[in-house]
Amino acid sequence: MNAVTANPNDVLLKVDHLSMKFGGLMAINDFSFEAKRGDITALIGPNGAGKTTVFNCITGFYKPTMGMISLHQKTGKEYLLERLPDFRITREAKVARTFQNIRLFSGLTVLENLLVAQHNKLMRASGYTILGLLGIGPYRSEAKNAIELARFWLEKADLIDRADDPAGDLPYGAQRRLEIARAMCTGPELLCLDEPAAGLNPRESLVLNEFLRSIRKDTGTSILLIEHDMSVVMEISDHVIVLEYGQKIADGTPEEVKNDPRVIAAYLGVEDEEVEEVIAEVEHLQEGEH
Ligand SMILES: Nc1ncnc2c1ncn2[C@@H]1O[C@H](COP(=O)(O)OP(=O)(O)OP(=O)(O)O)[C@@H](O)[C@H]1O
Repeated sequence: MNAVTANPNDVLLKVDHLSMKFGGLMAINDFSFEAKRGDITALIGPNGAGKTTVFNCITGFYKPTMGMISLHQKTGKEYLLERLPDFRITREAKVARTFQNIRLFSGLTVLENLLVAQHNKLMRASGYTILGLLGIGPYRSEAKNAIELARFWLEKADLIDRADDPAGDLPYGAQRRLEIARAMCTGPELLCLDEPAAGLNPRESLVLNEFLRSIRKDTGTSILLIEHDMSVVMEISDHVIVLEYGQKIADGTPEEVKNDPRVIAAYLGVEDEEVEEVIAEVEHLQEGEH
């Protein structure tokens, strides 16, 4: 197993000996990994391996049974996420997420969905008063900034032409990009995406890949994603971690992980003693392709 050890200054997220128990089920068992600042890190593994549970611990939906999750912001501030309520993880630690099932306001327009994401910022600018909302004080300029930011992300997500359409009318792939754009409007340091390519056709997957690459390149935002679509994982990730039955079985570059016998065995669901056989078969098939 190739552990990725980064310079401590480059580490954005550190998950240390994380365990999560549901009754008698150990869904996550002593799991540790690091995600580097500016990287796209993928968390993969067979169904039920514990990926979403890890996400839920990072984003505060679950409180882990054991372990530490620390987030180190660019400013040098450090947050222990397992101790924070979810709203503070979003607001202060600056972790944004999307879900396996799309959660947009489908009756609101595409633009409105991005403005709702900036609601907290706008309310603070209003001073929580009617006069503030009517444009006395910083609210007006903040509202203008919010629209500009929304337009910026609509352009990047290739949705600007649909700005005034109800979000529910968008094709599925476009709804996925809108969710990501909405998360980006909160200015996250870490963007957590739970199966962003689920249900996308190959063309939509390519557009998604481009969008995620441009987020990393243009904003430096770090991305942690759970994904089953290997064409997305292998194409865009800098670092891949593989979970099986709540435990880490591989950690490395996409290339390293792809050729790791334990990963091949986990995905094919074979017993340990059959792993060598599987690898020989995979190698044979690869030779045949060349
Ligand atoms: N709230 C919960 N209560 C009880 N068991 C749970 C809960 N959440 C998850 N589990 C169990 O924990 C294990 C890991 O589930 P999890 O959803 O994290 O896996 P996953 O890797 O995300 O799976 P998939 O790829 O199918 O989404 C499963 O056995 C699941 O049934």
